[in-house]
Amino acid sequence: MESFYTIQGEGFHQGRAAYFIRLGGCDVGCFWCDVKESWDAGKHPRISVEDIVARAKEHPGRLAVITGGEPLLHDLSTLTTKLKEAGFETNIETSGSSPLSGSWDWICLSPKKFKAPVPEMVPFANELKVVILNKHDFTWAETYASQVNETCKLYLQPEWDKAAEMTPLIVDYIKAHPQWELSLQVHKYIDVP
Ligand SMILES: C[S@@+](CC[C@H](N)C(=O)[O-])C[C@H]1O[C@@H](n2cnc3c(N)ncnc32)[C@H](O)[C@@H]1O
Ligand SMILES: Nc1nc2[nH]cc(C(=O)O)c2c(=O)[nH]1
Ligand code: SF4
Ligand SMILES: [Mg+2]
Repeated sequence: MESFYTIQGEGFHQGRAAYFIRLGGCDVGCFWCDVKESWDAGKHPRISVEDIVARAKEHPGRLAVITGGEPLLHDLSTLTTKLKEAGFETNIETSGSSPLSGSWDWICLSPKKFKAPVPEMVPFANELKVVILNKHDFTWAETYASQVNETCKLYLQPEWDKAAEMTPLIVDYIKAHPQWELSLQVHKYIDVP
């Protein structure tokens, strides 16, 4: 769909320069999704892996973040292999709702109630990042926290339009459950892509 060089605004790698590769297509349908224009893959141009990697190499950073849409609707083996050959660290942002493919340095799993993760991929998550829209989402977050690897980092991220209401509840929750950390969508506060 698009690619852009910016800073990672969320989660463990927040603050790092990163080349984002946003792939078209999503079959999850979160009603609060902040990139609904990504859902229909047919509305976006097809670009070869070689061209994606060549464009990424125009920038000095060597962290690539594959996102979407739901990137795991695509077989990501070739893309990640070529990015690694070019010296990139490969990170993915995924709902985990389709089978895992690709070669990853970091997997950020953000499970969605609308299409739950495939159970086989959950233990591979390096980071669990749950969007909090309402109080029940804390229960949803704990359901996945109990399934990830013990080294997996745990983040709660307020849904953007509900952030004023939910962030204080998240802060209280983290104070009571300190295994969790806060993830804010910093790029939106500083108005970068
Ligand atoms: C647009 S999604 C694309 C990757 C993948 N489909 C997923 O959901 O993880 C990228 C990240 O943004 C988060 N996100 C999407 N809409 C959001 C919103 N309105 N508020 C907060 N986070 C949001 C997702 O949970 C995910 O962690
Ligand atoms: N700066 C910035 N950081 C991000 N982290 C995850 C994003 C995503 O949409 O996957 C994202 C994004 O869209 N922009
Ligand atoms: S899974 Fe990700 S891209 Fe798909 S609708 Fe949900 S937040 Fe948006
Ligand atoms: Mg985003």
